[in-house]
Amino acid sequence: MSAQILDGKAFAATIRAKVADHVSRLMADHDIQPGLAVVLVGEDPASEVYVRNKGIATRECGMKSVEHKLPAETSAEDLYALIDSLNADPSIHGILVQFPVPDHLSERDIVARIDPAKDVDGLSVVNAGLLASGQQAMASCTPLGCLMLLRDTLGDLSGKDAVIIGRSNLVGKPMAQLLLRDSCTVTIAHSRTKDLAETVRRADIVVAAVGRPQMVPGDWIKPGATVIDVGINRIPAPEKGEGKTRLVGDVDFDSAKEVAGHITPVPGGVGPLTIACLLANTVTAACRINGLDEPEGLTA
Ligand SMILES: Nc1nc(=O)c2c([nH]1)NC[C@@H]1CN(c3ccc(C(=O)N[C@@H](CCC(=O)O)C(=O)O)cc3)C=[N+]21
Ligand SMILES: [Mg+2]
Repeated sequence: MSAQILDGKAFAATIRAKVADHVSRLMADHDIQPGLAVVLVGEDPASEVYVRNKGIATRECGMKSVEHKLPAETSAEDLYALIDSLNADPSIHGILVQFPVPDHLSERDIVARIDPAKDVDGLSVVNAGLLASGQQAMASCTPLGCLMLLRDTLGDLSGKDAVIIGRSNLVGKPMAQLLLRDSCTVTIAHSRTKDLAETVRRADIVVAAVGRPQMVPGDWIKPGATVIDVGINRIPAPEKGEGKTRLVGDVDFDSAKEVAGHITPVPGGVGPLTIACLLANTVTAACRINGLDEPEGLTA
């Protein structure tokens, strides 16, 4: 038996189509064009690719896209001044500062500077707290995309055993909160979990978000389980030629797909959903900031 491969690229396109639809209605009915600002500090080639792709996707949905590229030696004061001006700019509804930032800057302090209403990464303590207490929050893009895909694939998630591997603020913790909201029985496993293999074997839903290439082998997967691979790891691929690399997830795809019921590939799985949900969160922010109804189908 071989798993059904979940096509994140195709599902992301359906989310982006909904986003574009909401954007055109916001423009026609309220003269509001949602705007997303992405801030990049320093010159990391991988980050520059993401930022460019985000800009293209944002414009394709009819939204305003602004990119700020700052030199690596930018001071905290100068970065905060930019964030303050974006917070105050009525044409901007979402602000994302691309991580990682250079060592002399604090990611925690940067996130704290962003208006929680415009925190489309859902990283602020305000949004984390709202999510954890079951209130209307901005949920991190990757977990939101995973939740939408899980609902689309499995329907009602109620009562399912979900095991999340990884406890990051960006993915593991908000993923747990979202699945709990949908009445899953949630376990967050991590590097100190005593018997990770046995823990994962209980799961109807596995979300792997640790950032360690291919660490989850197929024999940890319960037959028929749904496997969501959040990892995006670049590893050497000498078979493609000297110095070449390829992308792999945190799951050993080849062995896991023989056991799982459904599985996301890398690339083409969770990555495209993350970008689509960033756009969804920006539309949601634009609606909330302007006191309008939530966009249907784009929130948790
Ligand atoms: N504040 C902040 N928020 C983020 O959400 C954030 C960030 N910083 N820093 C960097 C990481 C990385 N990230 C990705 C999103 C989409 C793909 C994606 O679409 N990947 C494609 C493959 C792209 C390729 O081929 O390289 C895929 O998985 O199919 C990858 C990586 C968001 N991040
Ligand atoms: Mg991702």
